[in-house]
Amino acid sequence: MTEETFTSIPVIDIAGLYADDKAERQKVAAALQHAASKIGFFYISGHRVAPELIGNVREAAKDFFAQPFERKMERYIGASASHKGFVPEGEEIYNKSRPDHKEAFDIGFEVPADHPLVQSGTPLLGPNDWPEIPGFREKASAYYAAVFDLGRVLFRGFALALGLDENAFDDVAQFPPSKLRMIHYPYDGEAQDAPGIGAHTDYECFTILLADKPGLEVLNDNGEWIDAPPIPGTFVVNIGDMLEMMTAGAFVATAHRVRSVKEERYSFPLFYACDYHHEIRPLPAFEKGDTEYEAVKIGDHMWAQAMQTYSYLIAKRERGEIALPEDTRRTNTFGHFSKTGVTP
Ligand SMILES: O=C(O)CCC(=O)C(=O)O
Ligand SMILES: [Fe+2]
Repeated sequence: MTEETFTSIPVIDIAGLYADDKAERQKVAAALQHAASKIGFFYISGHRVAPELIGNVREAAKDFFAQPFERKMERYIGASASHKGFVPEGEEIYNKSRPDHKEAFDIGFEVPADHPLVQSGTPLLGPNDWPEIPGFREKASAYYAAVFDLGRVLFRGFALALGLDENAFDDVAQFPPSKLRMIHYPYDGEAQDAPGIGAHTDYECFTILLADKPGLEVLNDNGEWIDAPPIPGTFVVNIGDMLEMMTAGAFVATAHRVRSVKEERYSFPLFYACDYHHEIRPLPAFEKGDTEYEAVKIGDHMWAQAMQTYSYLIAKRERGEIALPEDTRRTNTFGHFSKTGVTP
């Protein structure tokens, strides 16, 4: 007999999170709690990100990817000091035999070069090296700021959902290694077999995603892939490894992938993290007293996962220039993978 599992992804109206009345906020929190623990994925409507910002970020991405390859490579992530910039097709490897068919531009939370965290060489942190495209920086930064603010609102909702003080997470993300990725899946009439992006869980607390075409698929407990096409006016939110860790598995970092699509597709995930040195461990209410979820600094987890998936970082490890932090988890050890028997 198969367990009861989800076959569709719910839409949660989060307008109540902005209400003065705590009962309204609590109602949304209850819906978040249900979706985060049963599914790990949901759409949100009723957010306050202006449509204009969304139009602008789409424009900025189109402008960037329309450039010649050599131009894009001037911002190659492998040449950046803090793991940001252009990610060409084939750079990221989730599954050795099936490389992803996509290119990306990775933008970080802007941390000035003279900030102590950057000065001390914290991985993943630093200023962005913006492309010289008129308006790009302004459009991308405005979208980043608005969606990051939405992340702060959602994190308050999650705090309530976890039975904590609403403001429990307010101070944990001052200069986080949170990325906004602009991902471009090029038009490809041929490719039937290449994944757009291989199956994985996200490494951070949660992700806020905007996509313009279908293709995203979410793994349920029966090992079935459930479609999560875009719904106008909404974002897709999914639980990442670190919220699964905080709840010792009560919230699930659900695995997902992007199937190969003929259509050109753009997507913009913002990965909401805490500050690099913030230690994540099961919250007292969820502690089970076993070793399944061992405390980890969120930044170390993110950096270690990147080191196992980016070709340029794998090459640096092979050359002995960098090494995995101690007690690194292998990729894909969170989420439903183990339950379903599905391999990434
Ligand atoms: O493109 C998408 O819809 C999903 C992208 C994704 O899962 C990721 O970048 O982690
Ligand atoms: Fe993802």
